[in-house]
Amino acid sequence: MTQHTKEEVLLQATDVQLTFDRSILRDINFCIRNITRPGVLQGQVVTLIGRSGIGKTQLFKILSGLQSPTSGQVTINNNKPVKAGDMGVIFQNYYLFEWRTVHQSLMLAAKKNKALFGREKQTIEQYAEQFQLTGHLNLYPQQLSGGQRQRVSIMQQLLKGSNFILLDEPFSGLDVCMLDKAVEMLLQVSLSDELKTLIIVSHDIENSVAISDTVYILGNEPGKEGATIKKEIDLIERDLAWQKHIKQERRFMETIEEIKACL
Ligand SMILES: Nc1ncnc2c1ncn2[C@@H]1O[C@H](COP(=O)(O)OP(=O)(O)OP(=O)(O)O)[C@@H](O)[C@H]1O
Repeated sequence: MTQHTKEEVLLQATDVQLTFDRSILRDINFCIRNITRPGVLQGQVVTLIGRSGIGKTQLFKILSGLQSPTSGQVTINNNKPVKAGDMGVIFQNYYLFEWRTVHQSLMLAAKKNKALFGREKQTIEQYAEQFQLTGHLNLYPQQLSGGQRQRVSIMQQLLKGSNFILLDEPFSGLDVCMLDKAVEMLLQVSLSDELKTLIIVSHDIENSVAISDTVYILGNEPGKEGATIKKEIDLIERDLAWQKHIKQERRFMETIEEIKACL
C-alpha cells in the first residue's frame, strides 16, 4: 500500500436525511480527510456512485449547500455548515456566460480570489497553457467544443480559489479521446494542489474510479426506504489510487465488478 496518513477533516456529513413525499436519503454519514504522502502534496478525489434515481443529485446539492437536508448537516473547514457559494460547482452542461469571451469569464473568476491580486492575467495564462486553451482565450463559449468548455469551467473554479470542486457527470458527452484527456486533467488537478478536494457524481464508474481515492456507493438497504452509503471503498488501501494506467490492471477491473454488483 502507498505510504500515507489521513489528517484533518475537510468535510463531514452527519446524519443527513432528505425527505420529500417519501424518504430520499437517510443516515448519510461520511468524512473526507486530508491525505498526505511523503514528499507529495495533493488533494482528495471522492466519487459518489449509485443507480439512476437513487439520490445522487440530491446529495450533490446538499453537499454544495444548494439544498438544505431535512435534518442532519454538512460541515467544512473546522465545522462550519456548508452554504451555497462555498463550493465550486461544475454542472453537467458546463454552464458559461455565452456573451463573455473565455478570457473575460476567467478574469471575473480570478478577480474574486484575493490571493491572486495583481497576478490574475499571468495566472490565467499559466492555467490556459496547462489546460491547452492558450489559443482559445478570445473565443466565446459557443465557439468551443464540449471538452474545451469543461476545461474552462474547471479553470474558473480553480481561479476562484475554491478548495472543494463538485463535478456533476464530468465525463458525459465527451468522446473516447476527450474522455482520456478529462481523466488525465482531473488527475492533474488533484495532484497539483494539496488543498483541492474533488467530489464527483457520475454514472461512468471506470473513469471516475480511475481518478479517485475513495468511492461511496449510494444504495437502498432491504426493507428500508431512502438511500444511504451502502459501501465505502478506500482505493488507497487497495493500492488503486494515484496511478495513471490503473484502468488496464486486473485488480482495478475486479473492483469495478464489485461496485457494479453492489448497485
Ligand atoms: N422536488 C422533488 N420532489 C419529490 N421527489 C423528488 C424531487 N426531486 C427529486 N425527487 C426524487 O428523488 C429521487 C432522487 O433523485 P436524484 O435526481 O437525486 O437521482 P439521481 O441518482 O441523481 O438520478 P440520475 O442518475 O438518473 O440523475 C428520485 O426518485 C426523484 O424522483
